[in-house]
Parts: sequence; C-alpha cells; structure tokens
Amino acid sequence: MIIQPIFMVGARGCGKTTVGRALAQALGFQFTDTDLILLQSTGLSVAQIVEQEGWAGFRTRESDILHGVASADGRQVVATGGGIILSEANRRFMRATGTVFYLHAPADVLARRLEAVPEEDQRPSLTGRPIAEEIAEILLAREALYQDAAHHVLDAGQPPQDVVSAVLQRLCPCAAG
Ligand SMILES: Nc1ncnc2c1ncn2[C@@H]1O[C@H](COP(=O)(O)OP(=O)(O)O)[C@@H](O)[C@H]1O
Ligand SMILES: O=C(O)C1=C[C@@H](OP(=O)(O)O)[C@@H](O)[C@H](O)C1
Ligand SMILES: [Mg+2]
Repeated sequence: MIIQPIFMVGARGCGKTTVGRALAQALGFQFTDTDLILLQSTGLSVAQIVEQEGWAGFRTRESDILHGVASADGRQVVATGGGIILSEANRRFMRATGTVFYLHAPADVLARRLEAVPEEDQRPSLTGRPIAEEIAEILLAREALYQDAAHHVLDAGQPPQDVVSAVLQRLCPCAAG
C-alpha cells in the first residue's frame, strides 16, 4: 500500500500545528512543520527572515522546505504555514503527492485565538493592520486558494481532538466509531 503525506492548510490560527501534531501521534506518523524546520535550520524566526529577505524570501524558503520534507517519507503529517497556498506550484504539489486538509474557521474565531497568543516572532503582521481586521482580509483573499489546494475541508472551530477524529474519519470512513 502506498502511504502519502498528509498536508494541513489554512489561515493563521486554524490549528495546523496543534491538530497536525496530535494527528501524527494518533497515526504513529512523523510530525513536520514548515515554519519549525525553517526556525531549526536557520536559527531565525519568521520575523527575522522577513526583515532580512522580505516576504518573497520567506516564501521561497518555505516552498523549498515543503518540497524537501514531502519527498522524504510518506508516513508524515506536514503542518504548513498559512501562506503556502499562495504558490500555485505548492497547491498542485500537495494535491498530487498527498492528502490535503483545509482547516476552516471563521475570521472571528481565528482572531480570538491569535489575539490570545499572537506569537509575533513567528507571525509578523502581513498588512500592518490590527489582528482582527488583518485575518478577515487575508481569509477573504485566500479562501479560494485553500479550497483549491484541499481534498477535504473540515470545521476547525471544534476542539483539536474532534478535528483529529474528523480527519481520521475522512481518511478511513470504514473505521468510524
Ligand atoms: N481547534 C482548536 N480549538 C481551540 N484552540 C485552538 C484550536 N487549534 C488551535 N488552537 C489554538 O490556536 C492557536 C494557534 O494554533 P496553531 O496550531 O499554532 O495554528 P496554526 O498553525 O494554524 O497557525 C494556539 O494558541 C492553539 O492552542
Ligand atoms: O499566513 C501566513 O502568511 C503565515 C502564517 C504563519 O504560519 P501559521 O499559519 O502556522 O501561523 C507563518 O508561516 C508566517 O508568519 C506566514
Ligand atoms: Mg503553525
């Protein structure tokens, strides 16, 4: 049986990292996070990379990481950064080589989570606007791209363990409890 990687996509705060880690544990898969790999390989935060190389530099680096990790081993869950879908090549690559889950949540839910834990070093402002305004604007601009990348769209407003269960159900409906 061919085992493909699982990609988590969605806007900042939808739970790609949190749910991805729990999902990997549930499946006995390796967990990978493109932002974490960047941090570990360069010693630099997203904010520092953007300061040095601009968003274009960061986007090139995260695309390289995506292609590198995903070709390594199928038994893994890959949490991507929220902007990975901006590249059409990335969207096509994830759809073709793995199973892609879009964790969907409304802007007000995402804003509440991001305001509670902003992690500004890993999530520097994309627009210079306040968090709630920014996430609403970003979601609007990217919604079609998340949908385009995804094989499955899940409600990310529920608790993390419920999102994990929903992923497992989509992967193997026959095993549903
Ligand atoms: N399903 C969820 N329900 C409630 N809080 C969540 C959920 N998923 C993530 N969070 C919280 O939201 C914040 C962002 O989560 P994170 O996994 O880093 O999102 P992402 O990687 O998509 O940006 C964290 O503080 C996390 O604890
Ligand atoms: O939405 C974005 O453009 C970004 C999301 C962040 O990841 P999370 O979605 O894991 O917060 C991180 O990759 C970077 O700050 C850019
Ligand atoms: Mg993340």
